Amino acid sequence: MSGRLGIDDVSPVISCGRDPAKAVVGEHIPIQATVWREGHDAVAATVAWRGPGDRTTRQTRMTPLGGGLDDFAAAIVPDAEGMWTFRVDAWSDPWATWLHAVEVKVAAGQGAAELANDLESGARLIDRVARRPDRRRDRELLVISAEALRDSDRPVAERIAVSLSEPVRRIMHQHPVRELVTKGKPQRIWVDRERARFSSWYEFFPRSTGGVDTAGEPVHGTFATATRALDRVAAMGFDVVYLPPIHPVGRVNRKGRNNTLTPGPTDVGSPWAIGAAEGGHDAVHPDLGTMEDFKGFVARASDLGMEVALDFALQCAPDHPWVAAHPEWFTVLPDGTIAYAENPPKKYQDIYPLNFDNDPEGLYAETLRVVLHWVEAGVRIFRVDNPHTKPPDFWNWLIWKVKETHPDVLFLSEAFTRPARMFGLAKRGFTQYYTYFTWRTHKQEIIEFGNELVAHADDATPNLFVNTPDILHASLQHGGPAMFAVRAALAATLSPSWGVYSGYELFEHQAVREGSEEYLDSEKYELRPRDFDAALREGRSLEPWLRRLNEIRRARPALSRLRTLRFHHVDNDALIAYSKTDPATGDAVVVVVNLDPNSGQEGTLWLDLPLLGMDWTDRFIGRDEVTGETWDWGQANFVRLEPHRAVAHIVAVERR
Ligand SMILES: O=P(O)(O)O[C@H]1O[C@H](CO)[C@@H](O[C@H]2O[C@H](CO)[C@@H](O)[C@H](O)[C@H]2O)[C@H](O)[C@H]1O
Repeated sequence: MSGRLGIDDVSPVISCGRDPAKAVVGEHIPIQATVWREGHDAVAATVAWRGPGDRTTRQTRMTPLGGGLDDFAAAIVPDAEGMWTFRVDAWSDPWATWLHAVEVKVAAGQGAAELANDLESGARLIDRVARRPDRRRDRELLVISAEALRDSDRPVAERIAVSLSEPVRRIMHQHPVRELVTKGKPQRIWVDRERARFSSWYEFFPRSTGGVDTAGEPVHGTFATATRALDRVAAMGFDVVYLPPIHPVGRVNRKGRNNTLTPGPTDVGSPWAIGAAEGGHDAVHPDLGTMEDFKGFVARASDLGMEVALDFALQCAPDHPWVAAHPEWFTVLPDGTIAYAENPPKKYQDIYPLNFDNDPEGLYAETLRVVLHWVEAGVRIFRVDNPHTKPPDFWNWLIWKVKETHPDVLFLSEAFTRPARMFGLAKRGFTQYYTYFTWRTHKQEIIEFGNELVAHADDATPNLFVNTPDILHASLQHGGPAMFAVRAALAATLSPSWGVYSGYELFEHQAVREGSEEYLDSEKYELRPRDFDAALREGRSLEPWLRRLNEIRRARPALSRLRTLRFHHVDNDALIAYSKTDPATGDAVVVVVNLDPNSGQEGTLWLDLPLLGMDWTDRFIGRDEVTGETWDWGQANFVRLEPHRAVAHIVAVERR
């Protein structure tokens, strides 16, 4: 059965309802549907929705979007974490049908005789509402209205006047007579805590925080030295500290500096080569300290208002304990060896990939145990390495299994891969996903990229990292310090979640070789102590800009939103402009970024004012959160950005 009335194209619905859509507490989630019926009678629609603890269903009437179409929309705002359900119900709206008929017939000059049935029908509809026990307050007015419709001694205009009045229309709209109610299919929305959407990540290697010895040689850092590094990170306004794997590093096939296969005796190896005699995924590297030290690190981060995100890299160094204990978890080649992992053209000779098909039960149980082990240690966020090299149904199982008992655990997918996999993993359960941001540098590319993020807002939250230990984009290698500021401004304002890998604030830009995105002397293979304080003192640091960006993000609720990102026209391709609004607070922000790090650029910014909740002719005060300047702005505005002064305007819209 397809239902008495038509309900089509409901959104958000992910993969035909197989996976829940995603949102966060307090987010305005747009619900849309096409609702229709035969003939000329009016239809209406309601969203029936309920949260995990609700005993009753909430009802939100949908608004027709007009334009001669049959599309309806409403926003629902979940107020608790967990699985929510919603349904679009369609119904025939006899009151709207009646209003339209009467207005049209009266306008056409029809008199009391022709309108007799209409007037009585209207009175009966009003009676039905007036009789409801919960309408006692409105009863007197409704009775007067119905009596007038039936009063054949009065002219038609007088008989319908009360019924067409604003108060009666309002009552009849808010407490409608619903006929032919057709219930839609229930759909699911998983609602996370707010950090799932709004987060500022800082990635650093704890082992690089040990400083140098008297001979200037790097000293292996510990959780104690890493804990001391947290104040600086917190001062920059980050709220998630992401650590690459902290487990014992394999010795077999260990990699040397600059990704060489000939390590020296003191080389520390890649932390993603997990596992050695000291333990595997549930152990901490002895040089970093103990589990208690790690918990102390997590506690200090929490005191500073930050959460720790741990890397979850499902792969093993050849000397990982799993390799001997569970050979069935690996793919053995005909010659008896195990093939190392690859992400072509990258070769990971120091790790074995896992095979999820030989003993799914055993491997699934062990991976779940490992995740819960870290959850017990206070970790609530996991950055998952290379998830696209593991089966999607595994992630779907693991993520929702963890959320059964720990709904606040969040997962970031590091799937720099084809869109089907990137978004497919997001749909299967990942909270956040890494994006193509680093490779989108030109205006049109960024616009298309931004629109794509919005289109996938129901799948998961994009996390725009400006760099990673694997990705030093050419624009940063050659763009100079201003380019670092530009890219940070874009990442911090385009998406509600963004990330920075340590060293960015020092403008580290040397690639291992021309044409490569790998850092020279990459921290993936060696200790990289950095003197952030000296750089700050000497004015060689981007820290003040990163701090300011995070401050502005916190001050402007619009920047915590994703769905409302919209681009505006600037008549200069070096300037890009976009806005965001927050439906909850009414906050609106306009961002203009100069993509050219080398020269001042100017142009006319044409604002689509209705997108900002204004009329085309309205004017407003624009207060630049970057410079503190204020301007009288309207639809067309002159903008000029000098990179040495400011690479971006982040303009708070203050309505007059
Ligand atoms: O393959 P991706 O580009 O998604 O990169 C991620 O996974 C890699 C494998 O875990 C990881 O690579 C690093 O660790 C490997 C194992 O020790 C090592 O062989 C690689 O040389 C090293 O880059 C990468 O860092 C991670 O982001």
